[in-house]
Amino acid sequence: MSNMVAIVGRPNVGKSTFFNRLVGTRDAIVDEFSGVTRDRHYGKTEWIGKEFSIIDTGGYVTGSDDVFEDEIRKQVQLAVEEADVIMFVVDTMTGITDMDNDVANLLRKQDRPVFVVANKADTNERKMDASEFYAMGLGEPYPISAMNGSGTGDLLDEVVAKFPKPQSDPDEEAEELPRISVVGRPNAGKSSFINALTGSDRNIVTPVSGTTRDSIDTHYKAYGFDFTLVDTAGLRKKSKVHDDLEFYSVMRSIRSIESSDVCILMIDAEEGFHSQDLNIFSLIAKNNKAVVILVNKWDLIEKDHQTAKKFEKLIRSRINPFDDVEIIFTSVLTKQRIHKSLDAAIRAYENRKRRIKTSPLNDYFQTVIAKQPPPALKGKYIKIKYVTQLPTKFPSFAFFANLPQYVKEPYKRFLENKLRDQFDFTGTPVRIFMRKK
Ligand SMILES: Nc1nc2c(ncn2[C@@H]2O[C@H](COP(=O)(O)OP(=O)(O)OP(=O)(O)O)[C@@H](O)[C@H]2O)c(=O)[nH]1
Ligand SMILES: Nc1nc2c(ncn2[C@@H]2O[C@H](COP(=O)(O)OP(=O)(O)OP(=O)(O)O)[C@@H](O)[C@H]2O)c(=O)[nH]1
Repeated sequence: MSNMVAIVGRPNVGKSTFFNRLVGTRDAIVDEFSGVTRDRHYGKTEWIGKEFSIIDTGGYVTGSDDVFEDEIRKQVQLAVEEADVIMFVVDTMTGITDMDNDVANLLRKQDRPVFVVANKADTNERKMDASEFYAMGLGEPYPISAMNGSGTGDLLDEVVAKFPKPQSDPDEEAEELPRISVVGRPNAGKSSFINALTGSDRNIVTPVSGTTRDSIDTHYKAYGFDFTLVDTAGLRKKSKVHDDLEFYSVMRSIRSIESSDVCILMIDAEEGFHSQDLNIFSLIAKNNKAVVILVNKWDLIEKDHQTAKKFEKLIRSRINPFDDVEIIFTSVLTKQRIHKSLDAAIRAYENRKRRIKTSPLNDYFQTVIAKQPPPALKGKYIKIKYVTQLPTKFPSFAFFANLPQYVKEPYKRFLENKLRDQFDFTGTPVRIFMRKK
């Protein structure tokens, strides 16, 4: 169950400063994970024990001034469709502008909770000025300073109170079926793939009303597998808003990714591997979800015996360092390798749940580390004493050492690779932590 908060507002009001304040500390921790790059517009944070995602819609607007307003309007609409709570940032230094009013008009026409965040209220005087924004008809403004952080705590208290209550279904949880989502850029073949899996109604076991707003999760038996398909309503329904925006796919994908255990990432073979495919892949990795890559529409590609190999190599070089992932060439049209795709997804799911006992883990790493110990730093020898798997939902391992802060990224990656050599973690992110002992 994920909660999503979208930050909207016209340019220069301080959205990205605010975003950074909200995710800053948490992201610093995330950055320490191997191979995870920081995303400027998407982050996770928590407040009084409630975790949520934050999307800064601002960064996605590009282009000349005349397309600006139109773009912002689109983004506000999408934010409204996808997010649980909207934070509408305005600027107490400038007061209400026409563009603020435009955004306010859009926000008044819908029923998602909206918080008016009156930013740059660094001084008492500007805090008073914030009340001006009451006139927009979206409730009491919250004066804050994204720069120094004042006012953000009170705001977040109210924001997290608006999250929908999780509707957990104990039976469903007890069954622990793999939760699969199908993600990818527009037109990659996601709906066709889902239809191929679920086309005939007799495959449906029970429709379970979703844990996330709008999502219908359905329990299927298909191709000999038993799984829950996470279908965020948006996946089927075409939005009124054009889907040429990167932001659109990102919002859609985040919802699906966060509510699943394993993601089937579909690539259009004719289009090649785009930067946007990589973005979606990174979102999956960042959320520590398992993944299988399908290169779809393979029927349309003119090929020889090298074509698939070359394609695969290219993808692996792009998704590096997390490249221990199955890549399958499919044609949904001719139903080629659909069974294999599901099979790989279930395997990735199992690998994500894999637990390695402490003793085989240490037996193995004793030898590995003795052969290639971490390089000494500033004349100090680093001694790794033991390793244990942490009780997280995805594989993470703590290595205990005398000087954990001296173990650098390349050595952590070496440990991860060794882990993957010995145990099967294909398709799942693995995190390595160094701890003091
Ligand atoms: N005084 C003051 N300035 C702020 C505050 N928050 C942001 N700013 C400044 O306002 C300017 C715009 O901030 P950004 O965070 O880039 O604004 P944005 O809304 O993300 O802008 P776009 O990316 O263009 O949409 C920067 O110069 C910030 O330093 C604040 O709380 N107080
Ligand atoms: N030749 C060929 N065409 C395919 C294949 N898979 C899907 N298509 C076609 O590609 C087009 C897009 O397929 P969709 O399933 O709608 O793609 P989608 O990813 O759900 O698209 P959005 O709803 O825009 O996100 C349709 O015309 C499909 O018939 C395939 O394996 N081979």
